[in-house]
Amino acid sequence: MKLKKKIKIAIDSPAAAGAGTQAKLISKHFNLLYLDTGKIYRLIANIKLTQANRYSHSLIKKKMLKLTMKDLQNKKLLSDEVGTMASIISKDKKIRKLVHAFQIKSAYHPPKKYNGSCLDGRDITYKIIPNADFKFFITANTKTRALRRYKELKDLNKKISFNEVLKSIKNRDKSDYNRKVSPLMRTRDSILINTTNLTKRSCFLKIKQIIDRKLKA
Ligand SMILES: Nc1ncnc2c1ncn2[C@@H]1O[C@H](COP(=O)(O)OP(=O)(O)OP(=O)(O)O)[C@@H](O)[C@H]1O
Ligand SMILES: Nc1ccn([C@H]2C[C@H](O)[C@@H](COP(=O)(O)O)O2)c(=O)n1
Repeated sequence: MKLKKKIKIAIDSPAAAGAGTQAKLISKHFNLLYLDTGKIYRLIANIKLTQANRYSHSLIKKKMLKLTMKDLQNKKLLSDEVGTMASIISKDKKIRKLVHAFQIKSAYHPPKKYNGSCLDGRDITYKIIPNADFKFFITANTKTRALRRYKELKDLNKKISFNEVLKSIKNRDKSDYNRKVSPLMRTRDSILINTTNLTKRSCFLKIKQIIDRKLKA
């Protein structure tokens, strides 16, 4: 499918709300480059956790200059420990500046074969792609998100209890919503999608319908 013009989709969401699932489905359907920006912060968090002595802004700067999409596919980045550390290091203004260029390049200059780009994260709708053609704020209630993340971690054979996951999700919400630098928020122009009582498929159809309508208008 080829679109008349290239499009940019921006999605913000709290942890485990299903944003990545929807971003992947939408990107596949409309042939968009997909970037899970949380994975960049997770990659940096993993460096902090595994190479604490070497961790510095200059090391991260070097890593960001060489960053590829493949680097973000590392399964180690999926753990709760890495997610929690990502939430901590992402409060650092300097770190946010270092990850900016890769996100801008993906959003505004995706490879020619794509019809555009779709990015998800915490500050995408107002900081990274303020002029996005479509903006969504995807959420779900805390317990539902914790249960989904718990099941996901169990499938990855991680040793963690539901209560630990719930606590971690609550802490991450607190940290992501309340930080001073680029906090998670729903912008006035973002369409709210609450996935709590919706299947993955029905969420996808809802978002697709919104995009189709505007593209046809
Ligand atoms: N509508 C849904 N119904 C049931 N399960 C869902 C739904 N959407 C997503 N999930 C599941 O919930 C888990 C979290 O989803 P996903 O990774 O898409 O969230 P996310 O918002 O991208 O999380 P994060 O930002 O923390 O990476 C996954 O295991 C996914 O399969
Ligand atoms: N645009 C973004 C994306 C992510 N973060 C931080 C805050 C999150 O808690 C953490 C992990 O993200 P996830 O993989 O759960 O989407 O990374 C951010 O500050 N800005």
